[in-house]
Formats: sequence, structure tokens, C-alpha cells
Amino acid sequence: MTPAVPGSGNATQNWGAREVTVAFGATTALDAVSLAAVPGQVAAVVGGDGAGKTTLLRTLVGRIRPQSGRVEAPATADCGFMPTGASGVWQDLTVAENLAFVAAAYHLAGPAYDQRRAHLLRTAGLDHAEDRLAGALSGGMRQKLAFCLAILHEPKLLVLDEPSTGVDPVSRVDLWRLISRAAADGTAVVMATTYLDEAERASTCLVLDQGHALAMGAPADILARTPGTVTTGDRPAGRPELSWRRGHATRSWHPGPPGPGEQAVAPDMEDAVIAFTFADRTPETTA
Ligand SMILES: Nc1ncnc2c1ncn2[C@@H]1O[C@H](COP(=O)(O)OP(=O)(O)OP(=O)(O)O)[C@@H](O)[C@H]1O
Repeated sequence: MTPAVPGSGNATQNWGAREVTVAFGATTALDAVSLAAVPGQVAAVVGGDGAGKTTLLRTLVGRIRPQSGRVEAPATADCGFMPTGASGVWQDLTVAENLAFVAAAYHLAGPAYDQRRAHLLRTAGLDHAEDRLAGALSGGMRQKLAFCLAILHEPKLLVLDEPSTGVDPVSRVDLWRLISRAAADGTAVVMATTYLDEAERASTCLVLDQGHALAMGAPADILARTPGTVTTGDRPAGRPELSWRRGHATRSWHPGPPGPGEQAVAPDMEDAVIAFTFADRTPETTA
């Protein structure tokens, strides 16, 4: 029997990546990274530029073969993948033609398909734009079309690469509603996101940095395990390179307790991800 991916909490499903390592030449994009994809749940993958998010997602859907570790995923026809930047959309086809193209690839037809297509277009707010060229849609509408294309064939595993990056706040809400609905319908959803408020709403969150998994678990657990202390003030406290702007204030990370007069805050996901990253990148501070 295949062992379950750690953290899946599900004895019957074991989709996900298990200790996957991927290198591109001298660059280790993923270093023994694991992530469970559980039906009915959203797993968020977060991390900065070059953290390995896209590589992990592409590995999950079989587009990259890892050097070591293993991937458990449904058959290709049961996977849906939305690449970053809506690059899964054909710009010179209309919305309707994009959908028809994908439907033909999956042999989708008949009243059940018509119903699903109409439902998706309505939920995505694209039902009045069927005849518009995808290239003429707003960024948010194009992302929503890309989402519809990825989910049209009702995949069991849905993998989304930064679905809401560059999307206006209202379209972000629409997209999140679509994603939550897919999970509620029983789909295992894995999404990379740079929006940490979105990550905070996921069931599981994986924090990556430079190919390393810094933390994984329920968002509340990750917050509870935030290393060191985060403080707020009107100027950096301690080492300036361990401080960042947050609205009109400055946050600072301390490997230990705050200094005298410094005001500690309960970290949110943004603070936690930054704290994990600083702790990992500046090991001398936590030694
Ligand atoms: N095809 C490739 N050839 C060489 N290096 C690659 C390739 N794909 C990714 N990398 C490298 O692997 C590392 C991880 O990249 P990846 O795209 O997975 O990160 P990411 O977290 O998605 O970041 P970003 O959002 O900036 O794309 C980076 O150092 C990147 O330069």
C-alpha cells in the first residue's frame, strides 16, 4: 500500500507531493518538499519570488518530473491546471470559443455540459461576454475565464498558479468564491498565491522559500508557530534589514523577545511568512 502524504489526514486519498526534489542545473527549485492535496480542501502555497511555487504546482500536475520523491495525482484527465498569468487562455478566441475548445478536448457535450457551462459563466460573471475576444477582456475577467477552462471538465485535482495576481479586489472576491465552491463540491484544490489573506482562508498552508518548506499546516497553527517576535512602531527596531513597512507603520522581527518599549503584535499570515523567512535566512540570529 502506498503511504499517505504526510499531513493529509485522509487514509483513502493520498494525492500530493512527497519529499519532492527538483533541480534546474545548479538551482535547487524544490528540496524534499511535501504537500497533501485533500478532496474538499484548499491548500495554499505561499512564498516570495523564486520560492518554488510554480515548480511545485507543475510537478503536481505531471509537467515536471522530480529528481527524487514522488507525486500522487489522479489521471491527467482528472487534473485541472490554471497556469500563471491566464496563459491557459487563447487570446484570439472568444470566451465561447475558448470553452468550446476545451470541451472538445475532453469530449464534453450534451445537456449536462450545457448546464455546467452556463452555471460557470454565470458564477464567473462572464455570461454577458461570451462573444468577446479573450484578449479584449479585463485582466480579472480573463483570469476568471482561465479558471472556468481549468475546471470545466470537473477535475478531481485543481491546481491554480496565482489565480488572483493582478486582479482587482472585486474580481478577487469572485475568484475566491469560485475556488471555495470547487472545494465545497469535493475537488482537491492547490493554489499558489501571493495574497496572504487568501492563504489564511485555506485549510492548509505551505510556506516556501528558496525551495525549502519553512512551515506547513493549518493557518492558525502556522501563526502560533511564528518564530521570534514581531513588533510595530514608527521606525525600525533592531536590525533595519529585519524590518518592513506595513501601511503607515514599520514592523520589525526579533529572534527573541522584544526590547524595552517595543510593542509586540499578534502576527497575521504576512508577519508569520516574513518571520519564518528571516529566521531561515539569518540563522545566526536564532543560533
Ligand atoms: N525552467 C527553468 N529553468 C531553470 N531554472 C528554473 C526553471 N523554472 C524555475 N527555475 C528556477 O527555480 C526556482 C523556483 O522557481 P519558481 O518559478 O518555481 O518559483 P516561484 O515561487 O513560482 O516564483 P515566481 O512567482 O517568481 O515565479 C527559481 O530560482 C527559478 O529561477
